[in-house]
Amino acid sequence: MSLQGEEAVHFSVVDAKDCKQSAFEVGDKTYVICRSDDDLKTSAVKIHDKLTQTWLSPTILGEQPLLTKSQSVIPVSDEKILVIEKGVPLNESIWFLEIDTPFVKQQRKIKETEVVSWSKGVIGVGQKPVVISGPSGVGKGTLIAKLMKDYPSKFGFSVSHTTRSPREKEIDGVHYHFTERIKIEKDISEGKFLEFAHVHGNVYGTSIEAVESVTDEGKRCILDIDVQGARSVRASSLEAIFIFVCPPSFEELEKRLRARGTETEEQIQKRLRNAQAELDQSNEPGLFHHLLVNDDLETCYENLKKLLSLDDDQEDSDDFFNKEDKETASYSIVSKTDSEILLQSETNEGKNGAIHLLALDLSSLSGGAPGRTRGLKIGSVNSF
Ligand SMILES: Nc1nc2c(ncn2[C@@H]2O[C@H](COP(=O)(O)OP(=O)(O)O)[C@@H](O)[C@H]2O)c(=O)[nH]1
Ligand SMILES: Nc1ncnc2c1ncn2[C@@H]1O[C@H](COP(=O)(O)OP(=O)(O)O)[C@@H](O)[C@H]1O
Repeated sequence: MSLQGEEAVHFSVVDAKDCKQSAFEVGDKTYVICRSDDDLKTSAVKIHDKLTQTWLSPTILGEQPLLTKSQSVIPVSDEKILVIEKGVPLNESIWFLEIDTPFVKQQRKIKETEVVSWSKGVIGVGQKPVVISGPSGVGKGTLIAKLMKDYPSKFGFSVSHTTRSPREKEIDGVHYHFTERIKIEKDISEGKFLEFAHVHGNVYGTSIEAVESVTDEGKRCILDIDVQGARSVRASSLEAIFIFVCPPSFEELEKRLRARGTETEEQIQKRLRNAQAELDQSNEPGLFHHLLVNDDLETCYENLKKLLSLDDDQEDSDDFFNKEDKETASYSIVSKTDSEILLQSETNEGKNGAIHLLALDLSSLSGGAPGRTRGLKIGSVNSF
């Protein structure tokens, strides 16, 4: 079989005194992933700039791979490097080290230092998350609760973090992760949040983990966030459906807020002031895909269900991992074309001693740090 396209980069796994490392070059820089022998789980990334002949220790963002004894590495573009960890199930083994993606560029600006970020590769695309916004008291929580009750295996709720105090019936970790301002601000600065906003005097935010843990379970993620949050998600790498829920009238909104009985008069006044600003933004071009009026609850719920099933998202049809065993595997990168990487199994067990080749199709990647890189397609090439 002939190998097409670029040659695979020859990286080396060097047994240095106290670390193993893989080195690879992109442009004028050499990136070195270094692991300590004492603590395999800890990775460090060092960057050597050939022009200035200096070594940099970048800030490493994102969930880090469970580093194993060795890995196979190849740059897939100027923006990211594919890392295949060996000795773990294949679906745990695919990672991207982002070195110059839009997220990394943005974080580099914010932090005024060199930044790289890990992003886990996920087979298939999953279904787009659903962002639901609307003024306080319009009925977002009521609609979402109905959806979750009727379709518990289809939808999962993104549990936000907030600095506001829990209401009487709210459970920590279920309705919100109730947290301290200092803690959430630290996590935000470490890049752990997809978005955050100051709403009604408190900080609210969606952690990357809140969304990804739902998607990893194979469920469609529902986010209940304010308009500022929706705007941030719109600008992020997360592709979602954006729905704004409107009240039939301002008077009815006020009535519902008061009838709920969870806020003081001062808090109600603040929420009503913010409601007007949120309603004003709901028609902004390019922000929300759908507006739903919540007049009669059942009618609104039926319309919401219609919207979600009318959405032309495809179910994740890639059932490769249902066919393949999920046992530990060690794959090496053997070649790369513009959109495809060939992987060769180093462990022949279970495959009748044959060399097993897999094609990893990178042509429709989506997302990426600070979440997961989705859209990987994988299939057997042949065994010989
Ligand atoms: N940006 C953002 N807004 C959130 C988040 N979680 C909740 N919110 C919004 O914060 C606002 C206040 O929520 P909450 O205190 O539960 O009050 P409620 O809307 O009156 O039930 C609502 O508009 C929510 O949509 C989040 O993670 N990010
Ligand atoms: N269509 C509706 N008609 C009348 N009351 C409603 C309707 N939808 C929700 N409510 C009530 O309005 C109040 C606010 O709803 P909630 O779901 O808490 O709003 P949000 O999450 O948008 O702040 C609740 O007491 C809820 O039972």
